[in-house]
Amino acid sequence: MRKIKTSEAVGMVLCHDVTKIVPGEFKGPAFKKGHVVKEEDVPELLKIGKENLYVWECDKNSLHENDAAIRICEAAAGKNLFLTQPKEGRVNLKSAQRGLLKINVEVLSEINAIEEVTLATRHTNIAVEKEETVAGCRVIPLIIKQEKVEQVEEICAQSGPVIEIKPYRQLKTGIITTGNEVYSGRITDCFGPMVRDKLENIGCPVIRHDLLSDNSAQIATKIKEQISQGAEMVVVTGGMSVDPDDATPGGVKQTGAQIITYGTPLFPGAMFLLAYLDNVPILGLPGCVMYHQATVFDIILPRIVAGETVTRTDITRLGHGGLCLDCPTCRFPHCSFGKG
Ligand SMILES: Nc1nc2c(c(=O)[nH]1)N[C@H]1C(S)=C(S)[C@@H](COP(=O)(O)OP(=O)(O)OC[C@H]3O[C@@H](n4cnc5c(N)ncnc54)[C@H](O)[C@@H]3O)O[C@H]1N2
Ligand code: MOO
Repeated sequence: MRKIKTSEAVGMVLCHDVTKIVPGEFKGPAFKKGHVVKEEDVPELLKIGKENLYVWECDKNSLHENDAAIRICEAAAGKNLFLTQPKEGRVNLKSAQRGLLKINVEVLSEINAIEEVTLATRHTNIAVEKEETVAGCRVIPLIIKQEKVEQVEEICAQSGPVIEIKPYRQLKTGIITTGNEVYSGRITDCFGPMVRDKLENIGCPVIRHDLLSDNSAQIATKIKEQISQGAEMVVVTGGMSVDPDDATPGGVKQTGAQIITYGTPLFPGAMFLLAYLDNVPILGLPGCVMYHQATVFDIILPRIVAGETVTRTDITRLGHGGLCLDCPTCRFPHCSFGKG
């Protein structure tokens, strides 16, 4: 900290608030600690009676908190993000388009292990809309050693993007609704329209929607038929649990698809099945997906549509945070459900 003439302070950083008082009108900081003095501030400061100021010695080895936060965000950000203007030393990263938020959690911890650096994000693998805030960064002191920011930049240069948004693909999708009660017309299909809405909302056109009875062989044939007709993803609804009429898992198996999982540590969604047939994802959706607002489908679908190949390990990790509390007013995605 050093004393400097106000007339010579342009570009310098204030290390205290400068208070202005106009009787009956205003009392408060006209300039805040950390403010970088601009040419036009000089007459204003002189009017408040400040001919001298205390400023930080900002040498070539130091950075102002605003510049540090900008550089850290720029280093950590991958595709489809933009930075906000610094506010009280904090810079946010926002999504430039909707998609799947990916965070390299290990590298994020490495960055936060550097003292005086803080970078906070939302959970990895969540679906975000355009212009949502996904991360925030600030350094702790007003002036930080440049080498700390360079350390962050080095880590990011080696690791690749720490934060990015993977855009969604427009996967042509086939829906197969199973259930004797629906096929026979005994009840109206509620599952198909609900799945169609979610698919269309994420940008996947539904190219086929077939109704079938609970018959594994027919389900297998229909899945293969939809794929041969151009389906890049197949979603089969119902018949996923333990009743004698539950034929969907057997039907998917009969196609010869590789079963990634039948059973997922997410409630609602435990009876979910995921398989791949020649890279085409096949999703078996249990009845709960039709009933609850947020389920396994909302967790897995964005990942598949963003081009991820979901593995058994991805599935088993979902247990942590996999329990939905079924709140009277659902706040998903702003809750812990599916953030494993
Ligand atoms: N003893 C056990 N019972 C259940 C288990 C279990 O492990 N042991 N699992 C439960 C879980 S978890 C789920 S989820 C449900 C439902 O699973 P399913 O996928 O087998 O559902 P369905 O039997 O096909 O149907 C249940 C219910 O939903 C109605 N439904 C189904 N599809 C449609 C449709 N397209 N439109 C309208 N309504 C539909 C159906 O008529 C039934 O009422 O199983 C638990 N039970
Ligand atoms: O697949 Mo079921 O949720 O757990 O209702």
